[in-house]
Amino acid sequence: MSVLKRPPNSRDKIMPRLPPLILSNPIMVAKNTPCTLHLSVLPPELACRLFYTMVNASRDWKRNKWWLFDRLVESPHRTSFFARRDDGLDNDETWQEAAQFWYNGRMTDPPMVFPPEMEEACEIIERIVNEQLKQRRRFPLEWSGDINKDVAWRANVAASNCYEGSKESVGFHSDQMTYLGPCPTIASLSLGTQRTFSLREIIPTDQLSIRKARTFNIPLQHNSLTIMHAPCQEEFKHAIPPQSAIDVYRPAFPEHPGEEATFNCRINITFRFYRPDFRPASIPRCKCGIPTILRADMKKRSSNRVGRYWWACYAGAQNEGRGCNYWKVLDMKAEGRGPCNGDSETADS
Ligand SMILES: O=C(O)CCC(=O)C(=O)O
Ligand SMILES: [Fe+2]
Repeated sequence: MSVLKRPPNSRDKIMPRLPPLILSNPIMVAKNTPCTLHLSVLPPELACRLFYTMVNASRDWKRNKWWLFDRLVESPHRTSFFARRDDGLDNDETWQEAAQFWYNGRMTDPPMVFPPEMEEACEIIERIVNEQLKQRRRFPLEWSGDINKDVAWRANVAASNCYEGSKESVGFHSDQMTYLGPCPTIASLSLGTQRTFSLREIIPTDQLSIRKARTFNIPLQHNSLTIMHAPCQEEFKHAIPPQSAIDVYRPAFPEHPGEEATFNCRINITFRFYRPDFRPASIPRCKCGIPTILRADMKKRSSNRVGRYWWACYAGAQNEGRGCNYWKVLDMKAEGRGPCNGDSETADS
């Protein structure tokens, strides 16, 4: 009697992961990922000055906390949120809600204003980002309207992270798009000790049998800028993994004359553009009565473009893991959002 074999299901066909690949220079990064890497972006003295400002401020930064099922978890690094007042969203309440949601909905102090060194750095970084955007393919749901018509992207908020020693980290995630909208551009500045930035593509379900996922590891030097271009948040997850060891960082410009200090921490500043058409007042609320979060469907992106983004209840992260399972597809037109790059196109995006 012949033994009937179980027909293979899609799980059986999942291809094994490829070994990780180190992307050691900007050319390799651009070739393999939707990111660009820019080395030595700030004048060296400004990079050191900004590093000191942020290291000193980071003593007051908090670890992010959220509920994961029935467990309260804490981020293995400290974080903070900054608003660039007078450029972007309208009032203090708006900023407060935006900051609160950076901390998974927990009440926070009002966001800090960009310190002068961050403002100086931000102006340089905005120029680099806009130069890049001019050379890149733009996506239909990217925001197209701006007060200043020559500028496609501006940073009106920044989130900063401090990783002390080799073990502090952030796990694989994609950034929430609640206030950034679809296809965001995020500019991430690295200061201090070198750490590895890992990127891993999420293979769409219908391609699992033909394509393998690979993790790309990008060493991030002091004073380098990684731009996560569209559609990085839709197609890749990123992380700063713990390491067994790190090299100490010795700034070229001492904070105090005659002092030769060394540091074992990395400061990261992610400059972000909170879109005017995704302002807090426009974010749908779930049955729990709190703002939902915008997520992308990373698994079904190639086959079915309808329902690619959805609003989801986020109460579970704050409310001892209890949410209402609210779920609603993002409908840019019905929700009155835009203008977007693809508004004149008739095809669904
Ligand atoms: O530290 C980094 O480079 C990444 C930080 C990050 O992913 C985030 O803040 O969302
Ligand atoms: Fe992130």
